[in-house]
Amino acid sequence: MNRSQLFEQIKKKKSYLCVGLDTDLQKIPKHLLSAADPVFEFNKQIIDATHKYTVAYKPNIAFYEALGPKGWESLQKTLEYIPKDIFTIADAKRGDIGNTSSLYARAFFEQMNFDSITVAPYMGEDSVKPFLDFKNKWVILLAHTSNPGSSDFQLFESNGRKLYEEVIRKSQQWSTPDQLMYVVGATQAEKMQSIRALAPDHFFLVPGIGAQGGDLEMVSKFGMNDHCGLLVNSARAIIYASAEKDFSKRASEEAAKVQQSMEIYLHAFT
Ligand SMILES: O=c1ccn([C@@H]2O[C@H](COP(=O)(O)O)[C@@H](O)[C@H]2O)c(=O)[nH]1
Repeated sequence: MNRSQLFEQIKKKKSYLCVGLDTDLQKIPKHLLSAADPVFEFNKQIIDATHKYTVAYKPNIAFYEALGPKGWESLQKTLEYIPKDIFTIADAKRGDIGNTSSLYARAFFEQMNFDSITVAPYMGEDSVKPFLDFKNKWVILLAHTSNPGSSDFQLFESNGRKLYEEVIRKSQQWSTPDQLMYVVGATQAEKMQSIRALAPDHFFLVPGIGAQGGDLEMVSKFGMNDHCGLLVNSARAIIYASAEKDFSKRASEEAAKVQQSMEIYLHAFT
């Protein structure tokens, strides 16, 4: 999916919600555990319940690889079940020396056909480039993350620039806003305006609303650009809204609530 197709979906659905499919066998409703593939069964019902409010799904790969081969199978089935007009993100946070990165890229773009993957910038250009060699796919580079430890290294300052600012500045030499996005945590909302100034045209993947307490209004007010430019992720607050038989209905209600707020913030486009 290219940038204008993504923006069209945002306008059509009046939403820039990305639902995180962080499916944990310890948290899903007990009655699903007897299914042949409980992870897929849960994801299927969550997708059915939320897809009309959602422009992207982001399975965090850790939840699947922790289950071994069966987890990879559940992930593949989930990916195939996601409607084709919805953007898919492999939240894998990969990145290694070039020839290894190119195999990560093949795994997620060829074997699994994700639209995008999250990549750690720490090893530099040659670790990111192999992902960018896939022309119709996206790289989502970690810039300023949502977790408390994001201040340990990302705020390190040299030559008047913080490390995350340098990641955004330097990486713009490697690709364009048609193929590169940045992860900016919703918990960094007070910096959203200055981060947007560094990358006016790029999409930001913004995790951290819901369970992590990030502020959707602030993110939207200071993060939006002229083609929305935001994919705001929520996982636990939506998919685990209930652990009972009504889980998909409750997930649908939570996704609808977020979408309704987004519709207001998107008023300039609709
Ligand atoms: O900075 C980051 C980068 C990635 N994540 C991931 O997003 C989801 C958030 O889940 P919630 O349940 O909505 O908190 C999860 O997969 C994280 O690994 C992030 O939170 N922050």
